Amino acid sequence: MAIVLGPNRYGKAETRVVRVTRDGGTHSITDLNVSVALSGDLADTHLTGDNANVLPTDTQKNTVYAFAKQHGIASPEAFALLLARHFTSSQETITGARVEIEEYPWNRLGPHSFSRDGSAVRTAEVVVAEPGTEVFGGLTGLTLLNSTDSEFSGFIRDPYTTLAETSDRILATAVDARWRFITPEADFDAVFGRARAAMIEAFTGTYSYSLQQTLFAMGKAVLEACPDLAEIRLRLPNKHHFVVDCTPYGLDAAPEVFHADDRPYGLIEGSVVRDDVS
Ligand SMILES: O=c1[nH]c(=O)c2[nH]c(=O)[nH]c2[nH]1
Repeated sequence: MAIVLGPNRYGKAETRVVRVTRDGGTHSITDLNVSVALSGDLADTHLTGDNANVLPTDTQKNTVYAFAKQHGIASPEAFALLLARHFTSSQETITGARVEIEEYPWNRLGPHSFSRDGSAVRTAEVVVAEPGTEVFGGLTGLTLLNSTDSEFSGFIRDPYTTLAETSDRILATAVDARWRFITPEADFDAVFGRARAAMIEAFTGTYSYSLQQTLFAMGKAVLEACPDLAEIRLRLPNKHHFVVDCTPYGLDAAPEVFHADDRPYGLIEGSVVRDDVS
């Protein structure tokens, strides 16, 4: 029996970079959290401590800042592509790169003033590896709620089932979505806008008999709106809202007050794919 080194990668995680672009007195900002992970001919550093093949994580962080300055940030996907291609093409020992980016949204208050937007965080991931380059876009934390048009009934009842069937409930979730581009060439910003709008429209427009049904409707709407996408993966926490019984206080039973429960929560996950794309 031999003990050997398995798959490995290394990089600088969570470099926070804020890029200011000045157009006269009007400024724009892009606020990113960039994580780089590189792989390649890295056995020596693990087995003997010989670092001749290692591009320091400190250099990776500096490259993020330098590229933000030199090239600007067209979109999180484009910036991730730029970095991943740079690391794999400039260093012989580095053959794979994964760059993950979160973009935090800001709202404009004035020519050079902004307020942090609490809504969804945009995400991007680029993987450059032997078989080719893959680009993923997405978002996380898009919190949506329908106060009606949601039912849940007809489910399995076993000896442990206590859940009552309901023909009218609150349906709420915080969307975590990740979509895969068919090729690395696309209008990433346009796809982001269309995908986000399609998810919101499908969530609000679907009369829902389960969050699973809503998940499929949302994924299908995104693929219909975005021909550049091969696949979308969705993670939808079911943010339960339980009716508070106010009758002990001498009040009527109409369901108007809810307890927004924190945990546990149902977690509905699924992907929706185009069946003619690999
Ligand atoms: O939309 C739902 N799907 C479920 O699978 C489920 N399970 C549950 O308890 N409530 C719900 N709601």
